[in-house]
Amino acid sequence: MSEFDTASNHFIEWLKANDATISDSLAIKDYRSEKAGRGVVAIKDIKKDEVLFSLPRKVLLSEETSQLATKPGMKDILNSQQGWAPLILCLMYELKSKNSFWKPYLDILPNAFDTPMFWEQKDIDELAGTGVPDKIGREDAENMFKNTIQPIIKSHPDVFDENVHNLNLFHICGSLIMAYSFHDELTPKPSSQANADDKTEEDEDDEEDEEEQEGIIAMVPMADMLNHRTGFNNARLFHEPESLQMRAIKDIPASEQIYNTYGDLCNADLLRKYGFVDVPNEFDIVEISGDLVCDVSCPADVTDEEKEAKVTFLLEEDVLDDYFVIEKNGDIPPELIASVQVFMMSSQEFSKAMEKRKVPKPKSTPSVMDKVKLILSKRLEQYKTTLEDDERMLSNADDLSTKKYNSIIVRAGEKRILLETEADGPKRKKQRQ
Ligand SMILES: C[S@@+](CC[C@H](N)C(=O)[O-])C[C@H]1O[C@@H](n2cnc3c(N)ncnc32)[C@H](O)[C@@H]1O
Repeated sequence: MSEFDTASNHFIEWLKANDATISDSLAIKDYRSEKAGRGVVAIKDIKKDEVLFSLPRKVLLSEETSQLATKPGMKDILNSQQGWAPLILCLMYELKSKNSFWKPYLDILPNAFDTPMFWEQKDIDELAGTGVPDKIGREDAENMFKNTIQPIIKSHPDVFDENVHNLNLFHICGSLIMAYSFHDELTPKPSSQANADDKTEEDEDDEEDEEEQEGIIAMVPMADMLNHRTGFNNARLFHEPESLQMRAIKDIPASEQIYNTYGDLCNADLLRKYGFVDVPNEFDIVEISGDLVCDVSCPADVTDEEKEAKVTFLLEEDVLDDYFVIEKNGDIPPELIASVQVFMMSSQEFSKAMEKRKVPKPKSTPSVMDKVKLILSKRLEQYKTTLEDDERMLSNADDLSTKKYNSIIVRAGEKRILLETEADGPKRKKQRQ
């Protein structure tokens, strides 16, 4: 048996020894030939609603279960941290602990990743024009290490070794949390109450931005062995009071791969968070920056003050955004149209709108739609290649590195949306009532 299969078997034995139940209708399978690592396959026909596996919470790795929390002073430190910081610290600790309870699980996790976070600049440049380069966040991550994680590590030499628990290990743990962790709604977050009084307005704003506030982030062994394929989701994790259960949401014939969903993600997000892309991907989108909308729509002779006033007005009225999103159906968001209308206003028209504090109803007049078309064509110019260039390269996909192939798929997907929207004439999306 290969080392790979031995490690998988050892992991399954560990789960069963710790009260997890795993259906004999599935198995872990080697999908490395498809560049997808391990995955889970049905080895017998599975019926919709069948429980595929059930996990007691003690096998989850989190700030609640990690041995790190039992070390002197550590519980308070973990409770005082927000976001990913507690789980990063726990994962860094457990990965380097020789007798970690989770060793059979940690042994099958990757320590190298295909996400752009680890790419060289020349490869990231292939993604120019897509939303990915601005969202990689390497600098923010390294600031988090420098300002939050490293000081804790340095001040606890009894628990951490700063040469071992270093930036490289931090990046590995960050990537694992990004691609493997789950949000367990039913485990209360211990810090939320403790810190309620210390919250700044900024913290509260951040929390409002995050969708999921209840519960904690945890590594969930086995649930995270399932791969994702857009449109092929056939299983889902259910958070029950006593356990976490993966259940089939469809009948799954023997030999079919069992897929969880990582969300309705466009290829840019799949690549950034998980290091792969899906073809086709019905959730592809293209983002149009608010700055571009402003630059294209404002009259040439507008003063900087008036431009600034229009931006502030639109932001205060919740119309302008950092990015507007165009989905595959090519609908133009009504907020984008209203923003164009305000940017196009004369000084007098804008003064009136300000006085009434009223954003105009989005109207797709010919002059507004001309501006929208111009915005789309300027957006297309942000890519270094044309769609024809991309398609030519993709026709020789075997000669391409995975990074290059994934980059072309992301940018070509965005360009197709822009070109089809332009060609069909931008359609206005119906405003939600
Ligand atoms: C939650 S893990 C799934 C288990 C993983 N395959 C493993 O071997 O550990 C998520 C990672 O699996 C891989 N993955 C998931 N779905 C994939 C797909 N359709 N194609 C390629 N890789 C995939 C990516 O590397 C992703 O970051």
